[in-house]
Amino acid sequence: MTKSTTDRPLIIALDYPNAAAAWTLLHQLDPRRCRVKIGKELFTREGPALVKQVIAAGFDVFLDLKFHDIPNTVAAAVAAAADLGVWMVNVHASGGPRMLIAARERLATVAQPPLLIAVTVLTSFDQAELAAVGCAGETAARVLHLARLTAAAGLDGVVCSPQEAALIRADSGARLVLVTPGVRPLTAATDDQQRVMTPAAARAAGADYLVIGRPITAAPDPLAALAAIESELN
Ligand SMILES: O=C(O)c1cc(=O)[nH]c(=O)n1[C@@H]1O[C@H](COP(=O)(O)O)[C@@H](O)[C@H]1O
Repeated sequence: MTKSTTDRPLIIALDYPNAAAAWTLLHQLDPRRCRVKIGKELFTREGPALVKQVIAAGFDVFLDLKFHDIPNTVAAAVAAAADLGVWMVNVHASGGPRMLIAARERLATVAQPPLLIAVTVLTSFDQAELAAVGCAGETAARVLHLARLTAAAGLDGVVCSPQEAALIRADSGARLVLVTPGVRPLTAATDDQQRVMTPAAARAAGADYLVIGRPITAAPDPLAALAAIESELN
């Protein structure tokens, strides 16, 4: 196993219903200590204006819209994300090689491309749900297959569960950036996540970035919850 030494490994998921709620937390965060993620709910409510404002406040923004469509559409969408100035953007690896390559090639034409990351198997999936959507075989094997597809298409990294981080690291070395949601301190509820690990275990398994939402955002004292996670990692 390779323990990653990425600086600022924490990405806080701003899964809030509106900008005001997100800013309540953002005003208390130090962009030198963490990065943030804007996903479907907040983006759909507040749009690109909020993304630009959060970047202007000094934060690296992971725009998590998990694009999955025909190659031309996804290539145009990641280019639009790049125009916003985001630090990271994601697509679904199951969109296939042509979609992945089209996205990567389009970003190669922009001045400051974000990291382009592909989601393997959502961390909310367990073996039974994967079978329900017609994917036979072990979850880890499918994650590894999609990680290899992503690497072959020349993307920067993958989103996976921390439970698969060591497997992908062993297979791809330092080639892929590993972004892991499904991170839960021992005392936190797992919510709808199925394939989880603690922050320290995720880092020890080789995760570069830990995406953490509700263990911080739904905590009675979000800053105390963040500080506890930081101290677990240091
Ligand atoms: O791409 C993602 O960020 C993502 C992929 C995945 O497989 N699982 C997953 O939970 N996520 C996102 O990571 C965040 C996890 O949030 P919490 O479960 O609250 O920590 C959510 O914003 C999800 O949309």
